[in-house]
Amino acid sequence: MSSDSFDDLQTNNISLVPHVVGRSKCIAKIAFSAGSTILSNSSFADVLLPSEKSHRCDYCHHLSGSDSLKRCTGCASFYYCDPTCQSMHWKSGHRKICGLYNSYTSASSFQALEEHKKMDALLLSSLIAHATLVDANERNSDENTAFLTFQALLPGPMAASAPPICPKHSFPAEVIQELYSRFENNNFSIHSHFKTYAHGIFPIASRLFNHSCMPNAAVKFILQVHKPVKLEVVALRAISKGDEICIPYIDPALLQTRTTIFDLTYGFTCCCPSCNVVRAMGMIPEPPKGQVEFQAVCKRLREFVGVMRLSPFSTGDDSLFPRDLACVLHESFISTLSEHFSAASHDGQYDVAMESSKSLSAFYQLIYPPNYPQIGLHILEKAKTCWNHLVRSTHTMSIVTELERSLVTAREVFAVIGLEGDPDNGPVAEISTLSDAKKSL
Ligand SMILES: C[S@@+](CC[C@H](N)C(=O)[O-])C[C@H]1O[C@@H](n2cnc3c(N)ncnc32)[C@H](O)[C@@H]1O
Repeated sequence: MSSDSFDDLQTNNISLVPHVVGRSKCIAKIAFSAGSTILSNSSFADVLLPSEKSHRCDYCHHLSGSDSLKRCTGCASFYYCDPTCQSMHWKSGHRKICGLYNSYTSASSFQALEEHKKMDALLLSSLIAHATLVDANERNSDENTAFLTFQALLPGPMAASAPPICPKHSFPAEVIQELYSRFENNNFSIHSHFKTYAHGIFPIASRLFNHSCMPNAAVKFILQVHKPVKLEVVALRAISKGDEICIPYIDPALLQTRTTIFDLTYGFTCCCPSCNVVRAMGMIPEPPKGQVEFQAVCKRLREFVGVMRLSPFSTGDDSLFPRDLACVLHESFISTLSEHFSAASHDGQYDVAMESSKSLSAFYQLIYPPNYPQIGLHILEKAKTCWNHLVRSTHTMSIVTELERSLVTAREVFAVIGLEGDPDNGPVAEISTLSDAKKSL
């Protein structure tokens, strides 16, 4: 029942070629400049996190007050901007779910599931509801390609059994199980302003892009009223013709646990330059517990990153990474540093927060590729700390300069990845607000 044609996935700009262990990889057929959109792919099926339900339209994900969204008159459990979104959702599968949804979600078989498994169950239900429309010959050819591509994806290494699903369907149980076996290692967290609000299935993107912890591309999501959410793959830096295009499957900052996640959830061993360096470090020592010693490590990290020309995590050359900094790769280092930063910002100790912030920036510069969104998000936090420092505490030219520099750098990062998700209150809007406020200093 599945088909896997490379030809369907070829475009003028990218192609699939065999990969030694990961079946295939996506190669650039042309040069891409930083910020170029490499692929744009509409969602095949998606489901909002429970916390977002009734705040977003279930079809286009537009964020709205529950007062302004209209409830489905059938199940009263789905919310829409207006009749257009309701009708589109109905046609894309809700009609297969609507009448059964409330008894399905209140059944003990559903209620007994863990939260993440409930999300899987709802997403699998949405996938099957959409897919059953093929029988009625109602799916267009793009959707047909997307569904066939999903069936031809590599299964994950774990054989968890499929949860109960909502719609009535004619798929044999083994097909449902096969579809579910693609969930863990192929589905996407959908985010707005880089914060997850839904899960979704984007088969073509799944089929094309392998993972790297030092990726040259990243995923963002575009929301448009009356349309399903769109996934875009954006070049984070210039990509040459012939280069493999990779995205991050998980946050590369999970320096220690990521190997286990790749192994258990995705079934591969990552051989990216960043993993080569981490592996070469062997057993990662814990960072020192004492304040003075911890601060000394932070200072040493800032000095190293300040003079490094290219991160060893980009080149994979572990000989360039000082062994006495190995403890910064311990996951407790970044969590401790983030806690220091948040606590100091919260307590109004802005000079202390600024120091932690500079160390965090150095860490991100080391482990993330240039223009990675988390770098921009942190630099924006740093700019906010500078602002608070200026208006509530000390007003010095050096802080004004740091604020200006942070705003310029954050703007540069988001100029590459571009806007994502909800139109309001995102990082780019916050940068503009701070830039305007700065003029009043
Ligand atoms: C989303 S799919 C990517 C497309 C996949 N290459 C294919 O041919 O269908 C994820 C699967 O691809 C393989 N994969 C992804 N990144 C890899 C990497 N860096 N090294 C080896 N295998 C990888 C793993 O089998 C993983 O479970």
